[in-house]
Amino acid sequence: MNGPTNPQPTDGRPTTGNGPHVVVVGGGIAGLAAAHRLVTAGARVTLLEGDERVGGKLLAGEIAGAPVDLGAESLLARRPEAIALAEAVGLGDRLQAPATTTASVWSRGQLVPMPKGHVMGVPGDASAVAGLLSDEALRRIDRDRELPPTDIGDDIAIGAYVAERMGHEVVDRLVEPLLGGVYAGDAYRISMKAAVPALFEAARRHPTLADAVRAVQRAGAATPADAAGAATGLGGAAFAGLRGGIGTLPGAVADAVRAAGGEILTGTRAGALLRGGDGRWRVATRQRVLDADAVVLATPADVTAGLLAAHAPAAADELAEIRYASMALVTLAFRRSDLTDTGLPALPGSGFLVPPVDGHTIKAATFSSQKWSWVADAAPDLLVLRTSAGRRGEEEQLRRDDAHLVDVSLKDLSAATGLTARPVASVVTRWNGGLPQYPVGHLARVERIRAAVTGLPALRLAGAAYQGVGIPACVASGRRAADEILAELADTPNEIIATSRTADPGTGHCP
Ligand SMILES: CC1=C(CCC(=O)O)c2cc3nc(cc4[nH]c(cc5[nH]c(cc1n2)c(C)c5CCC(=O)O)c(CCC(=O)O)c4C)C(CCC(=O)O)=C3C
Repeated sequence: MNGPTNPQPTDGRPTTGNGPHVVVVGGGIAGLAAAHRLVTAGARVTLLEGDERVGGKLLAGEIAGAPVDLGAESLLARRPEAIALAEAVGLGDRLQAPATTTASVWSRGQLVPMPKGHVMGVPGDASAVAGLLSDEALRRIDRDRELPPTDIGDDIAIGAYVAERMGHEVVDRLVEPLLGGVYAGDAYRISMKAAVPALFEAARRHPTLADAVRAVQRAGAATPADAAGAATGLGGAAFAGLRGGIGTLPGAVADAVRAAGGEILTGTRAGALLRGGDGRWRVATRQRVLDADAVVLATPADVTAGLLAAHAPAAADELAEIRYASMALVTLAFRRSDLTDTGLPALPGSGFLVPPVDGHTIKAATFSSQKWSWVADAAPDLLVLRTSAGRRGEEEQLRRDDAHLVDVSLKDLSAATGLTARPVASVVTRWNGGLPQYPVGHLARVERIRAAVTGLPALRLAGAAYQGVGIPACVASGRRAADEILAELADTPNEIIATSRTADPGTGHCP
């Protein structure tokens, strides 16, 4: 290193690095992942977060004095990106596989074991879902073999397609509840191409849906799908949590970014994105204007639309069309001694999903104390559970107050499991506009958005609105945005950038 060669950047703030200055807007896990990658590669980074805390939908909290996640509580370990980020920021030894991998579907009043042999709820043959569906529905699944191939075109609603091939019951009782967890959405509108891309591709090549499912299953078995999990001592688990909560990941990434010289400004909304006469970006906040060689917008689609309106109106219009669903999480703590008094409830596995056709309010329940040993270890005298409510288009329940959401959760939990004890504490966390919806045609829209911003220099988009709502997908989107910006800046014969990049020791001079 040549030392602090560029002590006075145009925005006048102190800096420790001398690379190009990149402003990341949005401190959810995608923006944080972008900032981490950029700062590690030698860029100077300023991350702006409008809220008073970073983390977005990852939030660690407490119930009855015990640590819990109040946002996302699990991440997919089959994909490497989130695991790698956790390890890079020193949390590798806190990764934990779920203590149980069985779950249930609360269907027709019974907790039925969640079938195993399916791809996002679509079975490879009827026997895989025998316990869950009616005999008539099982026979209907086999009609898939006799039907002529379906033309799925460029995209198709997963619910409509699966119902056509295998009947609506498999959609209503398995596909819908699974997608209801992932997207809080409606299977009859959700894009198969965006939500289950491997199945979409297989369905184009195979004559029947069951053939496509089995092809996806074979491909999964042939590749070391759980390599990321296996390599971290997670024992090949498909999902992972973090001791202390997935919600501790954003703070750890933020700390790592700061330790590497990056700046993280919370409570600082990016009000406007401007271009200076020199072609550089300027990001205006209420407090100051930041000059930037490059910008990552890791914000929700409506915020991104507002920031881009003057620069890429076509992108802004498309972004404004992306819809979000809201959900609420109700976390409940029960004293274990109260449970024995009222008769032990049946709480098999990690939790259950709820098919919307049965008309209940909750859409899932997670038995946190059973799913995560870190939760059980931190509060051995408590049973911690959580329920979720809210689906796109069915948000009236969410307008009710917290006490109502707690009451309906207790009522549904009691009906499903026999749990009748009163909780000693409850916490309601509302995620308004939390989950972007991927309707049919979503990926084509994303392509149009990307095409509309490619004309803009050194600007990239990241976050859940585009190509995956899960944590690994968000981390990947941030990392990809950062890598593309680093590559673009490296190629740009720009004075400012060329002189402020980490100096090559061979050049022997400081700008
Ligand atoms: C964003 C997201 C992904 C995508 C991840 C990514 O792509 O990165 C995903 C994937 C999946 N989720 C799955 C299963 C379940 N999801 C549940 C519950 C929930 N998921 C949610 C979100 C997501 N879910 C949410 C907001 C809930 C509500 C309750 C809560 O937040 O507390 C529950 C019930 C509770 C429990 O048993 O824990 C089950 C059984 C399986 C299938 C596993 C198999 O095939 O065996 C898969 C692939």
